[in-house]
Order: sequence, then structure tokens, then C-alpha cells
Amino acid sequence: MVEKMPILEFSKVALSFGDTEVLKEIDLVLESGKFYTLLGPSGSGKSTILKLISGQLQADAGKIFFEGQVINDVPAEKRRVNTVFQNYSLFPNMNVFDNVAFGPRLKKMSEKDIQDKVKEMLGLVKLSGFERREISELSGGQQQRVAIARALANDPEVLLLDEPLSALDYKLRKELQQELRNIQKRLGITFVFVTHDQEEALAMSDWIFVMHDGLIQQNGTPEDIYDEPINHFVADFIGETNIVPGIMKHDYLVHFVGKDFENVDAGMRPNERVEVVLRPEDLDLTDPANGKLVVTIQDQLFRGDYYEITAVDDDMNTWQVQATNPATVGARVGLTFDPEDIHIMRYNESEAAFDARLESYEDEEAEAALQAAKDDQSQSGGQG
Ligand SMILES: Nc1ncnc2c1ncn2[C@@H]1O[C@H](COP(=O)(O)OP(=O)(O)OP(=O)(O)O)[C@@H](O)[C@H]1O
Repeated sequence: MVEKMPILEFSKVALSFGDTEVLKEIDLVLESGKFYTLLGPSGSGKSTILKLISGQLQADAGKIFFEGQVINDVPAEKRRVNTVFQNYSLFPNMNVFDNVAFGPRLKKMSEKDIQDKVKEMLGLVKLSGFERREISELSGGQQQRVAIARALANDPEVLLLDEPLSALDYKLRKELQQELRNIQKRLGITFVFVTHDQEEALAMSDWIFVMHDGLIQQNGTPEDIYDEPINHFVADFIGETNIVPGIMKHDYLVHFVGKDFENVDAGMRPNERVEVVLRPEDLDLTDPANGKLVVTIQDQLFRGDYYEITAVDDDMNTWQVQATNPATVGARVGLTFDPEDIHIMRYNESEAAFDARLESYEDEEAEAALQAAKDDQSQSGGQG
């Protein structure tokens, strides 16, 4: 079987502005016809990646390939890529038709083909009949639809979308999320969508790249990223989560919150420091005697289909729980979970901070395990 060539590829791409390394060493492989999302906090380098793809910026190091050809030196106007921006960037002195017809006219398409193209694109973004409207007569959502139609009228192979929905209100945003996804599936071109909103990324993407600190922290399907976060940053950034320190007692046995739990998928070494992730929806409230730990309810918010409960354990660690029934603020309750829902991550930050957190549980077993980890480490020459 012949492997399909990626439409876009970054190989060890780096870029700095002055002393700031905005992209450290980026490797990306994008296949044709998929909906990709670059997700990360403000300043993590998402827009910079789009500008490297569109040719607005040049990489300091590394190679960018488009259908197997290096394009580092190909000028922006020769790349089959268009961008939709957050602020629409329409031509305010042109009506809807002329905005969408702009690219086709530059390409010197026949007037008949231009008419057909504009009609098709406005149909796609549900603005048929708006041809003669001025831009100032459109709502924000309609302006963004025009911007999408204008970009697509150029027949790009890759459409770049830089936070295109951020300026819209919640309901409109949800509506356009669904529509953008439908448009991408219908046209079958590659979308690279930038957002800092994890919910949006999970809902829309075939594949997500989570960015932080100029690096891709993790990439995978929305399910991979949500269920199997690779590190503290990703676990914390993607959705509400509880992250607690733990230590491996065997490769299949993790010790945390003062107890041992079997977790056969962990793939960690005995005595390794780990972080344990438990999503709020995987926790249940029960009576204290049946709980894996006991907590005090601190706060609760009604979220429509569930209650968002904040609780603290006796070591003052906070727990987020999603419950179907309301709880009583101030009540002491048990927290329980299915060991299968435990997700374990390798810990790679400061050991001192970790040890202090683990010891906050004042748990002799944990301290003994930690001592074993420290002994292990000194024997193996500080690796670990
Ligand atoms: N032309 C420039 N000159 C200097 N620094 C820049 C320039 N463009 C971007 N930066 C810096 O590079 C970093 C990454 O910017 P980038 O716009 O790629 O981030 P982002 O993840 O898209 O964030 P946002 O969501 O805020 O746009 C930021 O710290 C930004 O201040």
C-alpha cells in the first residue's frame, strides 16, 4: 500500500523574535482533508505557526513542506492557502458580492464563473440573497460568514482559521462551530483552526495539537488528549481535572491519597513519582464509610444537567466533582471512583515541590514509598 503524502509538514521548525524563542522545535504532519486544531494559551505560538504556513513569516531553522516540496522560500501569494481572521478583515467599501468575488477576479475568472462561484460560496455559508448588502449592514456572525466565503472562493488547499469565532457570542459560536465542521467535511479540504478554547477544540477537531511554551506538548484525537493527557499542563488545560501526587509501588500498583490502587496500563517503573488524574465526572459522592477518601463540601454550582461541586480533603487538597444530585455545603462525604478511571502521568517538574505535596497527605506509607524512590534515585546516579 502506498502511504498518502502529507499535505503539510514541519520538520524541526524554530522561530525567535529577538531573544524570545516563540517556536522551539516544531514537528507537525498534516494529512489532506482533515480538521486540525492548534490549541494553547495566549502567546503559545499558535498564530505564528499559521503565519509560517501562509508565508507571512519565515522560519529561522527547519523545513516546511507542502505536498512534499520545501516551501520555506515560496512567497505567500504562491501558496494555496488562505486565512480567516478573528476580526474578519473584510473590505468595508465593497458589498458582500464584491468581497467574495475579490479572489476570483484577481485570478481573471470569467464573469459567469465568478457569479457561479460567489453563489456557491454564499450558499455554503448560508448567506444566499445577501449579495448586495454592505458590510456595515451585517452582524458580526454574518461578517465572519462572508470572510469564510471570501477565503474559500480562492479554492485553497488549506484553510487557516485564526480564532475565527472568538468575537462571537456563545450561541452563535456554537452554531458556527457546527457549520464550519460541516463545510470542512463537505469540501474535503484541510482546515487548520487556532483556538485557546479547549471545549471548541474537542468539539470540532479530527486531530489536536496542544501547544505551550513554544512546543507541541501533545497531539492526538480529542479523545486521546482528554482521556490520556501526557503531562500536567495538558491535563490541566483540557477540561476540569483533579491532579494528585502519587508514587508507583509496582509497575501495576499506584499509591495515592494514602491508598494503593491497581492500574495495569500505567507502564511506569516501581518507585517512580507520578501524577494521578481523575476527571470530575469520574468521581462519585458516597457516605464517608464507603469513600476512598473523605472530603468536606465547600461549594456547589448548578450547571443545568449536573452540579459542579468543590470539596476539600483533610489535607486541604481541593477536589472537583460532577454530581447528578445536589450535596449540602459543609457536609462530610466520601469520594469514590473506579480504579479504571485513574490516569497516570509521569512527573517531570521539581521533585521538591512534588515531595512536599505528597507528604502533605501525612501518610506513612507514602513517605516510605518516597524514601524508596529517593534511595532508588541515589543508586541509579540521580536519574529519574
Ligand atoms: N512580530 C512580532 N514581534 C515580536 N514578538 C512577537 C511578534 N509576533 C508574535 N510575537 C510574540 O510571539 C509569541 C507568540 O505569539 P502568537 O501570536 O503566535 O501566539 P498565540 O498562541 O497565537 O497567542 P494569541 O492567542 O494571543 O494570539 C507571543 O509572546 C508574542 O508576543
